[in-house]
Amino acid sequence: MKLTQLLKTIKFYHSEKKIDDIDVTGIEMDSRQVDNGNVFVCIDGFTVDGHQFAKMAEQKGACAIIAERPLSLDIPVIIVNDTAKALAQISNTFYENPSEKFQLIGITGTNGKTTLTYMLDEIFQLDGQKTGLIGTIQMKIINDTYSVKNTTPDSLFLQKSFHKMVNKDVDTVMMEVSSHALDLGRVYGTDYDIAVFTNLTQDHLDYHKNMEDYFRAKSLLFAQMGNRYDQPKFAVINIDDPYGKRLVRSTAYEVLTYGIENQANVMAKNLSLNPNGTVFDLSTPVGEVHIESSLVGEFSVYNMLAASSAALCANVPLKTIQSAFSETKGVPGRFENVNCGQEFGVIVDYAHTPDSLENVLKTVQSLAKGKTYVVVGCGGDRDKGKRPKMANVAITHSDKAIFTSDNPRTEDPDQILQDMVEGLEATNFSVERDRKQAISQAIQQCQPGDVVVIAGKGHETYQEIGKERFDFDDCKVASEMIEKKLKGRS
Ligand SMILES: CC(=O)N[C@H]1[C@@H](OP(=O)(O)OP(=O)(O)OC[C@H]2O[C@@H](n3ccc(=O)[nH]c3=O)[C@H](O)[C@@H]2O)O[C@H](CO)[C@@H](O)[C@@H]1O[C@H](C)C(=O)N[C@@H](C)C(=O)N[C@H](CCC(=O)O)C(=O)O
Ligand SMILES: Nc1ncnc2c1ncn2[C@@H]1O[C@H](COP(=O)(O)OP(=O)(O)OP(=O)(O)O)[C@@H](O)[C@H]1O
Ligand SMILES: N[C@H](CCC[C@H](N)C(=O)O)C(=O)O
Ligand SMILES: [Mg+2]
Repeated sequence: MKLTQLLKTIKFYHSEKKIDDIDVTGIEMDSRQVDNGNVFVCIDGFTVDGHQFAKMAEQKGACAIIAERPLSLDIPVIIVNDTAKALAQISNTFYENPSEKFQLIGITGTNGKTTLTYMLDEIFQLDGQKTGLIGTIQMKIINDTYSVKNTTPDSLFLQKSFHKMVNKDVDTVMMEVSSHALDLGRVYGTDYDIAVFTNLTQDHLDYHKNMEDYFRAKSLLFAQMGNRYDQPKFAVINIDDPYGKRLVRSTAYEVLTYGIENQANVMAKNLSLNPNGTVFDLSTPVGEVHIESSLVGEFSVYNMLAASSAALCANVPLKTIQSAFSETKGVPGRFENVNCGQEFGVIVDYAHTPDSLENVLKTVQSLAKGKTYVVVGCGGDRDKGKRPKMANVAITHSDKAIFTSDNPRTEDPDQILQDMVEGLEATNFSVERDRKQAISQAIQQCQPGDVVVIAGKGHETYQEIGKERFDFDDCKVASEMIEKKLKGRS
């Protein structure tokens, strides 16, 4: 592709050197990956400023540089206002606007995004479609899986992956859209057919200055769903959430609301929440079906309502949705039961916000015959405001909490624990910095009928201490401790 063609969607740019007739072989944002004929885009990051690597990119054969300021190089330097936005624009152009070639569902909100992508994947597969999925746990193209660094990748990786999906004839893609991604322009120019809002509660206030700013970032998805208008675009919104109510009034697209408490287009009626699952009548604008699912808790009903709404916007028959919910396999690390034949329950769950922890613990308390224990910590280098709140939720909604380390990252684990317990009034907790020990202590205390929730890390298979990642898998550690306890008894 010619460089001038690549720049066709950017109106205001400037280059001192002539750029006609330059052929582009690819785009790079990491100088270490540059190949002959690539355009290198300088991104001023949180750790380093990509402009300082322009020279390296030139030495590695870059044909041009896109930058926010003049650089003294032999190859053309194209100056734009915002290189992150330019990266998204040229990636879209280079990969021929791939998101316009399949049905794309974007999911945003504090909790439930990963769960919803998995639910939708099951629904669309049952509908006979070829699917793609992008999110926290992995990227998937039909049956091939790929590991990911971010929940929502940078625009270059995203458009390249979409292009791969087009080449594999994928019909529908579900992706999580994080607030960071929206704020940093990672999804700029992407064409969504359906956007889903799950809920908004406290998280990521280390990055966003306050809840209003966090909401502003989330709401960007409902303001910029893309350019292709030959099909209607839908905003699927949880109307029981106060921020959802506001979003309904600020999106330009056709709205489909869902809820349990407030009148909505898609609702759960005659709801019954049981220890073995959930039963309700799914009421929709195209009819009603009876749902029986093994998923537990009211939050799971919200997720099923959101998934049903999105699937209905995509014309999936109600019968298919009903079957998908009755056969669901669940999501790794989301309310995952660890069962080694013991007489007490052990649940591994990714709850790492006050709201998700409260939902999970309330659900467990309503189902457990005996006591509820929780093992939980808070991540380092993340929103510190969550710490006392999560600790308070833990002691309020359990019989006993054991506070331990999550991923301390570059913070002092003892200081994180101190931040959690400071100001707690109740005393039904203990502190054990070593996560393995904490899990062991909780399991040792269990009597038949009790339930332990191991919260915060879900599917993660590592623990990040300092800048290093050590193998750690809550499910495996829990199984090991249960086996030990069972052996000790026999
Ligand atoms: C704070 C943040 O979002 N950081 C993201 C950002 O990294 P950064 O700004 O630190 O990048 P940097 O290291 O300063 O590099 C700047 C530029 O220099 C380039 N560079 C760097 C070194 C070099 O030798 N040569 C070179 O060209 C880099 O390629 C880059 O283009 O850009 C990277 C590439 O896109 C991201 O992977 C990285 O996410 C990090 C890993 C991260 O932890 N992000 C979190 C906060 C995040 O985004 N989370 C959300 C939500 C999660 C959820 O709730 O589910 C997510 O979507 O993942
Ligand atoms: N609809 C919901 N409302 C509140 N809590 C939920 C909901 N769905 C799931 N949860 C809780 O939130 C946790 C995280 O769920 P999930 O991974 O689906 O969310 P996410 O939005 O993808 O999170 P992240 O931003 O970390 O990627 C679950 O383990 C569960 O405890
Ligand atoms: N996507 C979230 C995941 C948090 C998971 C939790 N285990 C932690 O490390 O805090 C984040 O990066 O903030
Ligand atoms: Mg997720």
